[in-house]
Amino acid sequence: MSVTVTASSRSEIPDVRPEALVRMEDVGKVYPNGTVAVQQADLHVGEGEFLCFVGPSGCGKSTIFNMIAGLTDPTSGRLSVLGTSPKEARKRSELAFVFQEHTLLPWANLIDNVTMPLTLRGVPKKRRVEEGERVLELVGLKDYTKVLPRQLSGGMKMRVSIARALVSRPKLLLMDEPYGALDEITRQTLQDELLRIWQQDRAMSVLFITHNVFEAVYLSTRVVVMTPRPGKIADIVDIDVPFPRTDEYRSSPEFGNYVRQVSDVLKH
Ligand SMILES: Nc1ncnc2c1ncn2[C@@H]1O[C@H](COP(=O)(O)OP(=O)(O)OP(=O)(O)O)[C@@H](O)[C@H]1O
Repeated sequence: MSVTVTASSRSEIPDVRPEALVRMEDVGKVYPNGTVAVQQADLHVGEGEFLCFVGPSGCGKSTIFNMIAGLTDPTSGRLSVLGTSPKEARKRSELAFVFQEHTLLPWANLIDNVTMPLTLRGVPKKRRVEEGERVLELVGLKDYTKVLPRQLSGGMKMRVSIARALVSRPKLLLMDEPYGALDEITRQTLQDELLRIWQQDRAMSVLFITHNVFEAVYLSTRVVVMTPRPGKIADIVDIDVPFPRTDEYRSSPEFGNYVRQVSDVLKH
């Protein structure tokens, strides 16, 4: 694969359409050790979308997220995020990340944990407390402001991580297998909570990695299906089902058809 891309062409895209939050054109990533992690990825993400990424282990899902988050550079192609380079978008705090590991500060109570991004930006305390209470209420933890992370269950810790990501009011939320370690009931509850928050005004687009096809079909407006390494986008499946989604949808023939459609792409 040709990877002759200059540093400047990597991050600067003059003809960005304002409505495209992520614009990825022919993007590739070869790590310094020669591993070809991503090849020829084309993807446009619009406002208010919910995209799930599925694919076998090692197919480059996290690499795509890390490139969008400006944590690693593409080695070919063009990528813009929120109309600018990924690194610049990250600096503007319009992009937030949630990982499977909660990475909460063990010595800080919940309000201090969720407002840490604001503290680092020098936001005054009164405003921080207001914003912290807002996001803890959003995730159903408004009575837990003074509690320490060790007093919480796994599902509650994940809620706190989501609250911390929301505190900056991001336009783009990247979630890398956030619910992978949770039991099925907690997982479904958190799926519904996330959809409820996202649906409130759909001012934020969510990109969500999962190994679970059922989860992808339940949450998404579109499912991005990736092939094994070198990772390519094999297909993007539109999930043409209105929100809010319910348990009825989970047990409907329509849901089963979408699961089959995504699974078929994964198998080929
Ligand atoms: N920093 C790195 N240096 C070299 N190779 C890497 C690096 N990071 C990832 N890789 C390799 O790139 C490929 C894609 O990895 P990536 O983590 O993006 O896949 P993934 O689809 O997210 O996998 P998983 O579902 O297991 O998390 C893998 O072969 C991985 O070993």
